[in-house]
Amino acid sequence: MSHAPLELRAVERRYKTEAGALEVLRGADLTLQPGEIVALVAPSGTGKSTLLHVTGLLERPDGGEVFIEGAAAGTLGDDARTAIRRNTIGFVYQFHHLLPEFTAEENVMLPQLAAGTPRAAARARAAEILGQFGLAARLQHRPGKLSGGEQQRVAIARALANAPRVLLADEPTGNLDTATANLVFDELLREARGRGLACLIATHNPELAARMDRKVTLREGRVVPG
Ligand SMILES: Nc1ncnc2c1ncn2[C@@H]1O[C@H](COP(=O)(O)OP(=O)(O)OP(=O)(O)O)[C@@H](O)[C@H]1O
Repeated sequence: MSHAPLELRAVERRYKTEAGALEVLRGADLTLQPGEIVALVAPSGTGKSTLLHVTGLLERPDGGEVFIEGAAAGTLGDDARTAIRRNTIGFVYQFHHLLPEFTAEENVMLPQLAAGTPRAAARARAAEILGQFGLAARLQHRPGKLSGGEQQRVAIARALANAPRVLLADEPTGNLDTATANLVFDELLREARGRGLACLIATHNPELAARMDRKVTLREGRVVPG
């Protein structure tokens, strides 16, 4: 039996604050099927980033579990979570977070090198993915020499570099003007669908959300249909 690429079961996450514990996730359940693209649309401060960070194995849940392709992953130790994250999860942030001293090509090579891919293969794959985003002529440019849309395309290419099964994104086009955001989002959806990736994409933009397969929101720390 094949497993869902991503499943959250009864995930809890709380933060200590001066006013006491802040219960952000209170039993969040969510299952993404292969190729399913889900919009996470919820008011500011309700826990979208927290949910993405726990789902992306960046933070450990305080209760419940995150399963990646059927295997319990969220509550493993830091090194094990890092290894799973590197090989199975791609993450795109609102701001590109590219390394400024490296070229576009090198930025897409880096996660592959970290995962043990030989340099020549990593370079070839970086060029291939960047080409899919129309950046074949920009491989040797540093981020500072790229437009905002190009920077974000490189960031998406980097997220796809290790052929993840799950793509997580936090307002991936939120820093772009409307026209550029639409173009970049089209390419993101096209590449995600082409690869059959399960995606969870947080956005405040209802038009972008409407183009995904379904919408969820957060209510009192739980994931509910949006
Ligand atoms: N490390 C932390 N320590 C303490 N509180 C935190 C921490 N991270 C987040 N919070 C709090 O948890 C709540 C949820 O934050 P989170 O960033 O997940 O919300 P969000 O829905 O992503 O918001 P936004 O849309 O504004 O980015 C907020 O009240 C926030 O202040």
